Amino acid sequence: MLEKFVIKGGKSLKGKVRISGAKNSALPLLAASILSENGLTLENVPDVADVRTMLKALELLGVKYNFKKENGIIDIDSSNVKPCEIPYDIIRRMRASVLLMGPLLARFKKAYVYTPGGCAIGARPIDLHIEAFKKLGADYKVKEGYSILKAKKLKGNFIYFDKVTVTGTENVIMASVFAAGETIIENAAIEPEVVDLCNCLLKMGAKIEGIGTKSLRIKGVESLKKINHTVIPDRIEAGTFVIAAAVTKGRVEIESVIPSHLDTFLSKVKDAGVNVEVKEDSLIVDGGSTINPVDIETSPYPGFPTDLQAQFMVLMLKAKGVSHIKENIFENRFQHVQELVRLGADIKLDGNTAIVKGGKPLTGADVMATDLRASASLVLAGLFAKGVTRVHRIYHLDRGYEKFEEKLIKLGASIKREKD
Ligand SMILES: CC(=O)N[C@H]1[C@@H](OP(=O)(O)OP(=O)(O)OC[C@H]2O[C@@H](n3ccc(=O)[nH]c3=O)[C@H](O)[C@@H]2O)O[C@H](CO)[C@@H](O)[C@@H]1O
Ligand SMILES: C=C(OP(=O)(O)O)C(=O)O
Repeated sequence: MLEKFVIKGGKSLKGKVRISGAKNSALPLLAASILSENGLTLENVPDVADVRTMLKALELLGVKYNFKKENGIIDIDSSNVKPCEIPYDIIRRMRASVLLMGPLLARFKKAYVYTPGGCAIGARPIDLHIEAFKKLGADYKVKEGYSILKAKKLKGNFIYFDKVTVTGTENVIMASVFAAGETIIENAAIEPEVVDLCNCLLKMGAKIEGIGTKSLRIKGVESLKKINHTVIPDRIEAGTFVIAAAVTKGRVEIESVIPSHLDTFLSKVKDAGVNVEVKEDSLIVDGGSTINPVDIETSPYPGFPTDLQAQFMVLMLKAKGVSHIKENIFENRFQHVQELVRLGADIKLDGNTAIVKGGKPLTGADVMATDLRASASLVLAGLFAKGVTRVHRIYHLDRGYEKFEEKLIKLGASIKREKD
């Protein structure tokens, strides 16, 4: 059933909001649960559609689980896992299901995962994952749409990623935990979610050195054990609420965050003139001041995250002047632009740069969510647009934001979920 958000703009957000566990951490961690013969217990798992899709994929593989949604605890039993096909219907809902390739290859020396295509934000190839799996000893072919990986034995090797790839790094780390000898990954991604995965694997008994650096060394072990691990807070959800407070001239305390994960983003938000007080594990955003134009360009961590580009653009719509927003990770991650223009925004595209003339008043309209973060940006714009904004196709947003409208309503927003 399709649903939409109906937002009445103009309410200033006030109060406290608690950030959920990171979707982009929970997904690789759930995939990693099949590396241990007994499973894994995860805490602070967000109840979002992508997590439910990953659980469906795990169920197909024979995993049994108990998800206590009230406190985000998932207890996973992977003792009866069999390597079966991960079909198109799972992959089309969620690209991150490619993260099952690494663990399946590691534990069973074979993986059958439907080949992912591109998506709304870009082509999204997995050639770097495949090349690395081959270096570890896997054969690869595509048959009837499935990517089939098989190995007699996996052996550590030197892997250099030409481009920083987050899921590629995660997949190869997981593939190599049992590989004989040592695997070296150079130019590894250092996103906090990659670090979270490594920390969990370490507790499970994996041998990984260089965690948090671009150079990882993994020594193969015999097996991994079941442990408890708490998923890190979602830095992208936190950043989204920072912008929500700023654009509504509100005052919001954003709790349960790791502020250092947001350093680059927060420095740009502060350059824009937003008052942010950084505490040990919370942020207090006071959005009363005038917004200045600030240029950003996205890049791998610790650069400005592509997953906050669309939301930052909405902040720039409030700025007095022109800002340039350059997207370097995905070739098509500007689909929110035309929708924001419908609300009255003045944004022009020049290749992979959006030129945003801030300060134009926005007026509510019907707009369509095209991908996860684009959806969040449209909600943010609706919060201060004059009149009513209806954001259609919010299933995109439900992939990655837990109880988004409930959290906004608690802060005083006027937002309702309705049948479309
Ligand atoms: C580096 C980066 O910011 N990655 C983002 C990317 O991760 P995700 O893991 O989805 O994408 P990658 O990090 O793998 O992709 C980074 C870049 O490398 C290219 N590529 C990737 C793999 C491959 O085999 N071949 C190849 O050419 C991609 O097309 C892209 O231009 O999207 C996620 C969801 O929006 C974000 O959370 C991540 O922060
Ligand atoms: C686009 C995202 O997710 P995915 O890589 O699963 O498409 C995201 O988290 O912003």
